[in-house]
Amino acid sequence: MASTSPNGGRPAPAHGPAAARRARAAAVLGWLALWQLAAWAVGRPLLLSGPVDAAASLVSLASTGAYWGSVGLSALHVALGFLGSAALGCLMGAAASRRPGVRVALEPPMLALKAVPVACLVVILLLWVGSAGVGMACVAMVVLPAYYFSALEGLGARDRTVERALAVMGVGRGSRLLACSWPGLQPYLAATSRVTVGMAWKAGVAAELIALSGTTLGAQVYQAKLLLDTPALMAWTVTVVACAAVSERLVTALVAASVPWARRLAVSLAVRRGPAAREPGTVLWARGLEVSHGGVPVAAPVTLEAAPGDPVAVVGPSGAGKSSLAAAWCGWLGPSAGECGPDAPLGLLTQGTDLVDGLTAEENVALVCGDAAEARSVLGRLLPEGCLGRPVRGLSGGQRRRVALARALAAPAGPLVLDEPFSGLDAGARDSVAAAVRGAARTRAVVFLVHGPEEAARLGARVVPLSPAAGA
Ligand SMILES: Nc1ncnc2c1ncn2[C@@H]1O[C@H](COP(=O)(O)OP(=O)(O)OP(=O)(O)O)[C@@H](O)[C@H]1O
Repeated sequence: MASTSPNGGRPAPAHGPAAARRARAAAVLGWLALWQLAAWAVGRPLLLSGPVDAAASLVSLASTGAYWGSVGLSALHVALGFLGSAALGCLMGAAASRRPGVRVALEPPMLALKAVPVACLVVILLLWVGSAGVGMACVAMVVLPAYYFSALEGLGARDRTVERALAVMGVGRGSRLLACSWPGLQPYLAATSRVTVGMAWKAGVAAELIALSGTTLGAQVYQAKLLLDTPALMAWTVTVVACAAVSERLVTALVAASVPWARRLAVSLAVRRGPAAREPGTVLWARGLEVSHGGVPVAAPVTLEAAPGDPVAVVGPSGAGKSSLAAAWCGWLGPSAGECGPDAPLGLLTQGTDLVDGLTAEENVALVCGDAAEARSVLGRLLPEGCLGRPVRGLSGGQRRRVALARALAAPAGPLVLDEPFSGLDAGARDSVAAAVRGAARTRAVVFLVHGPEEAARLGARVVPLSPAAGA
């Protein structure tokens, strides 16, 4: 008889979120049981009160307004110190990653802050800001270097491929930051937050305790110690741990949620700003242009001029140096001889598909062209309607490539540099791509980089062969 269970009668997997929750709850119960056994074994509640006594004390404390007042005041100190300092640390890390001088100047104080003991920090801060502000100031000092180093490392290690393609196409720094830098930084900030939130609570409450500031959690812990009220001491400690756990969840959820939000904001900003006016008649040119890797020229010098209505195809076999020439037009690879231009934004298709993964096809194009209707119209000529609203990470390689081509065609820049526009496409897609780029080449300067003359002919472009470098 056929099984009616959703998984066809197979036993439910022993892992998964529900099983993980059960395992976590069992671990907590196990440790609580161990704590209670230890308390019974010690037999002196003054030295070690068990979880049952601590829970009873916690229930009685939590029924008072003073308890919630202390929790609220300490939470305010930690939140203000943490958020202000985390934001400042990120900004300082960003400045240091852009300017080596800033990095050198900031290194000594950041290393000192990282290593200074909390007790010494509290005593110094007590002198500077008084007992009321010491918790917040101490949290800020502990959090600052963590986010500074996290931002510095994250920004240094991120993949810049998409960002630099967007920069070539004229996308502003703010939109690039929101669409690319922030998502690239997110894993670093998430890991830092997981460690730092707990540290912030520890440092903040320790500072309040030493400074005896107001009716804060730290001051309450001190009071319980004075009264030798061990169950209350445990109850306040449990409160701090719970606050740290809840805050950590909140902060990591915020950091994760900020990524899609930042990407969408980048698109909204681009659309609100609207499309930039296209410079008519700009030509793409190269005069004796030679590019080299490690001092070795990749091809013979190239001289060409592509004007609107007169597209040029640079033709050469694999490894001839076509992508290196494209990199020179983009400004990523300085010429070893000659020059090229214009020094202005370009519509660019590289060999990779440098798309913003978390955005849909339509949003990727709108981010560059600043016009949602234009984005839909250009994409509609190259892709089925159903692909337009899908995140590009869910599209096939050929579909992604056509999104990248649509983005180049929709870019407000006049000239177009298209590296292997037919790569990875089937016959039908090739026809629609050829039609779209031939249409664009009527009014814009276009350089195609292709393998063979038949591709050049299909695009209606004049052929400029790429010769090997002298002595190669
Ligand atoms: N970053 C780099 N460092 C060193 N050498 C490089 C680098 N990039 C490319 N090259 C070398 O430069 C030469 C030209 O490479 P390029 O990618 O420009 O050729 P291509 O004509 O675009 O090739 P394909 O058609 O296969 O994409 C190759 O010999 C390659 O090994």
